[in-house]
Amino acid sequence: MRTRIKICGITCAEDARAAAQAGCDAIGLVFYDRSPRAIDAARALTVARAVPPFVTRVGLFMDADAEQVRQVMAHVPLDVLQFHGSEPPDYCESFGCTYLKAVPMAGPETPDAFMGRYVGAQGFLLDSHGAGQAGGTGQAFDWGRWPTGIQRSLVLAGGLHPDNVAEAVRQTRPWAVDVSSGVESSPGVKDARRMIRFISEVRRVDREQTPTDA
Ligand SMILES: O=C(O)c1ccccc1N[C@@H]1O[C@H](COP(=O)(O)O)[C@@H](O)[C@H]1O
Repeated sequence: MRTRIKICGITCAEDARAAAQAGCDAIGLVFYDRSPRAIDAARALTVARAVPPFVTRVGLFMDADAEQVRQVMAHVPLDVLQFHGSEPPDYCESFGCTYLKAVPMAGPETPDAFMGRYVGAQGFLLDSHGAGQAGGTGQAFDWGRWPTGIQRSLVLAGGLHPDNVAEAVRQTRPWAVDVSSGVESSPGVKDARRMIRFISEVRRVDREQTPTDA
């Protein structure tokens, strides 16, 4: 299987083009004021327009007012919404847009109980944060806690970088991986060489797992 790759926290058109050139499947735009990767709608529009066709644009929100989400959606062409806070299912579903829900792996609920509440989510992003805490911290969770036997698309996030992503994918076999700080030179600034190395590590594991013709 080809593991999908999202590079989150893109803050400028140049980094968006570099991420696409490196071969990512999706980029993330962070609409959360307290993040060092926060972006406003005007800048996000410039970034979104720099993304070539067939690369998905994900808008990340954390406990935002519904009105803020609607305003961003009206200005910026987003393909998917990602909710990283304590947003309830009816809120997530109210925008009529495909969405991912972040699962707090340091939260009180088991991942499968948590996911059971979001029937409308297209997928779940498992990150190392606690309930109500932000992501993008560079912290990994114990991949041994990865849920198995779940018929939903799961995205592995949290503390991934070019030197650990191969092992992470081998252990968990996620639908996709998501990285932010692990491919940066400083908070909010992506490093093209790290993005290339991250993606080539994922592809290396994909090839190991692809059966060859006899
Ligand atoms: O990236 C951020 O600044 C951020 C802020 C608030 C909520 C989520 C955020 N990012 C998400 O967290 C994961 C993990 O980040 P990292 O790779 O450990 O730095 C990232 O993939 C984003 O989806």
